[in-house]
Amino acid sequence: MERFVWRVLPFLTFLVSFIVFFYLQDSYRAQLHPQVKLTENKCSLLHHRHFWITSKRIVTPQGIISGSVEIKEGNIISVIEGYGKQGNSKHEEVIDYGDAVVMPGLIDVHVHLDEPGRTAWEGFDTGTRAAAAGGVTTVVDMPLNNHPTTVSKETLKLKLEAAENRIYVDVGFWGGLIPENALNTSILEGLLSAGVLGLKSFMCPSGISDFPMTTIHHIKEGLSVLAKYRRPLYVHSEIQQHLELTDKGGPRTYLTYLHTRPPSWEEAAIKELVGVTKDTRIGGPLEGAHVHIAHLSDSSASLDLIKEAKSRGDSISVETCPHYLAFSSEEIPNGDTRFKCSPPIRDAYNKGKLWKAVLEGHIDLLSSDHSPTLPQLKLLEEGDFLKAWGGISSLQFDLPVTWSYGKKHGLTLEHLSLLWSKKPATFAGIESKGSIAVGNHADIVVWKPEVEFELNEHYPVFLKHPSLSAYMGRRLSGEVLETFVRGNLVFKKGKHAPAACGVPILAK
Ligand SMILES: NC(=O)N[C@H]1NC(=O)NC1=O
Ligand SMILES: [Zn+2]
Ligand SMILES: [Zn+2]
Repeated sequence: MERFVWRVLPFLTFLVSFIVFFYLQDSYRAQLHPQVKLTENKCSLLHHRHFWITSKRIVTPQGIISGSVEIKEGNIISVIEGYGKQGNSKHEEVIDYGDAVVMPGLIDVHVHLDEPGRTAWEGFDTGTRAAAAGGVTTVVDMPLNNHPTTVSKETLKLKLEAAENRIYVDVGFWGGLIPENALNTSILEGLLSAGVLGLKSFMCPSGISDFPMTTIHHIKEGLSVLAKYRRPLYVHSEIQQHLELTDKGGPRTYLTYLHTRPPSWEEAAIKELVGVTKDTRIGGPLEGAHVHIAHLSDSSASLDLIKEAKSRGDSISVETCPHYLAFSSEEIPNGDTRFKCSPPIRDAYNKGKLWKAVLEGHIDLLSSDHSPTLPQLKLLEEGDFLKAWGGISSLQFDLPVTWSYGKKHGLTLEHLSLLWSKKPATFAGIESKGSIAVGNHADIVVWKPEVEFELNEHYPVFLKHPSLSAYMGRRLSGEVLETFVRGNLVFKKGKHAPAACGVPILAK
């Protein structure tokens, strides 16, 4: 026994001094460089809080540069030209991305996260994991499909409670404008004071019973309150028109569905809206209010009305979604309800005109209108376009889809960062995000536009219900490598950070 003790003693002494040496060294380094946190940071897959990113393609407001971005405690503190060059720092981590593109993270202002109440459709955890995996660093949540809908300060509180410790990216919230609160200023003011970034309303039935549609009368009331808060109104712009019913081949043919929602529905709604937006001009009675047209599909008369209103100085903007830019009605197979959405996807001619408007800047920004449901409500087996849930499931693929279909039309990296980051940030009033500039949050996507991939069972898909997505089975280009939210590396190579450290964005 004694002999055994004498044998292991030198080994134990060595082990203890080894541990003590590294412990002391770590605390010494932590004292010298307090920014180097040596404890594990569960919010990030990278432990450093002060580091540099270097790449040959960084998309900045001044153009694409070869250079380095310095990030400290979640913010961008310097941007310098010269690949591989850093300031005079020696101790910070440098991450070299070579010729991968470093771009501002995407801001998707139109996402239905459906929690609380319909978490089986989509939720904060699943939705924001998909966002992070797609380079989307901020989403703004819609006030409907969750139950109860977000139409008062009390229901916003339910959203905030449900989101706590469950969001991987930052999340803002739209409140709902419905007839009940439009005619009750104190409810509306309560909701706006509680921090929603603006209001959303429908000019046709929303498909959700506790989110009734608003008329132009309710919208005017809502705008007069919004003018005071200087926040926007987001409108689902379709008004039901009388239909000549003609048989286009039964409910499994896409044409049948397309004919139930013609462009005249969008045109009718936008005509009423531009009748009101004239009052939003500088000096007008609604100055400070703003109208934003959700998911424009009609690139003819409806778009012309918006262009005219803009040229007169009205405070109005418009978005379209990747599905209107990627698909055309001619190619939608019979019974494939994954493509059902409202307004509907129109023909190839319409799609070409939408692309032109995007590239010429007449369409201000892009958003996903990510709106999944339960697979059984999509009626994939039955293939009935008239009865199936309308909504596209796409959040993780905003970037590769826009890029894959857009580059054939001349879309550039600068366009992408304007349409998906800068313009959405300005529209939603999120000043600290949307571009790689000193003082901004370090919300960044690193991706490889040239890498092609097959969206099949081998791809790390984080959508809650991949079977609902019309993008599955497609070949896309643009692989997202890494995503940073306020300096936290929240996604890397198919893996998320251990903890969900996104924060709610509330207007003040
Ligand atoms: N309620 C809801 O999510 N509706 C959305 N789905 C869709 O296809 N268009 C919408 O506005
Ligand atoms: Zn809508
Ligand atoms: Zn929507």
